[in-house]
Amino acid sequence: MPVQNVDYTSVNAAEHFTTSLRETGFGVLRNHPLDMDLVERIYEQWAHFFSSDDKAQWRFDPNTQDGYFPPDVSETAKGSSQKDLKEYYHVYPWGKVPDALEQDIREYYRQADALAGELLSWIEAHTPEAVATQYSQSLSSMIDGSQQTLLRVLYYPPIPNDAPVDAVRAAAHEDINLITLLPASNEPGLEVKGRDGEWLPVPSDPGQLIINVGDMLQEASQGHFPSTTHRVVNPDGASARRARLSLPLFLHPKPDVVLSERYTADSYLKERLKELGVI
Ligand SMILES: O=C(O)CCC(=O)C(=O)O
Ligand SMILES: [Fe+2]
Repeated sequence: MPVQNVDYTSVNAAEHFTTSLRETGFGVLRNHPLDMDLVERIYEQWAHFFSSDDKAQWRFDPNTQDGYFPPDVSETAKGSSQKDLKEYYHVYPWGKVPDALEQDIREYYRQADALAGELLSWIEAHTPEAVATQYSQSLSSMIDGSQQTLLRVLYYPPIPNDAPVDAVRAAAHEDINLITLLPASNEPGLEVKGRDGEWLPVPSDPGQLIINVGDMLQEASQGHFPSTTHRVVNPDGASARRARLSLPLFLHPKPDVVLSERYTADSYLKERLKELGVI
């Protein structure tokens, strides 16, 4: 089954959306309530931020992980030998944000976090009973009031001339968190790995919202919902000279939330961040 494009307002939306997550790890929503003019404005504002020298003053704090991550410290995906061709800014509810950018980014955070709570209730309602009884608490309550949910403003610069041949915008990886909400980017490039191992572009017209399953939901659902490998490929031709922005919201449970017999949200996150080399 390909990634399903679901009308958020349709009567069967919750069921179709959850089936898509179960079968592909991804789902796409149209007619959702997020303000996409706000997202456009955020892309414009942050393109300026990433193009200015001020960004160096907002460098991330290694203990708290909020702030600006320059290209030379950005992630190396698990199993990859090259750093991704990206830089980014981590926004947390309690974290630092430049004054001029604060209002819009916090408003987007609020909207997307609220929608995520609803989508987690959809997922829970369509989880088979045998799996759902294993959830330690309702999925939406896992993130309710969480201070760990991370909004990442990603900036992929035009492909540098001296980029290593095997470096890509985002090497193949899985997300660590419960689910990720990702509004359509200003440029294509996102691909998802299908069950047969082939790479498929994620269909994403302007205004649509992409949702994917992360490792924590896979863990909590004992594999019922697959955390699917995805990547962002380098463009050819004229688009290689354009920057790409994206705005994933990574939904993280409160630290004490029990994911499974093996892990709490906190122990799981620490293990993964160590693998990524960022703590
Ligand atoms: O930029 C994108 O479209 C996806 C980014 C992503 O997968 C990530 O940051 O985990
Ligand atoms: Fe990702």
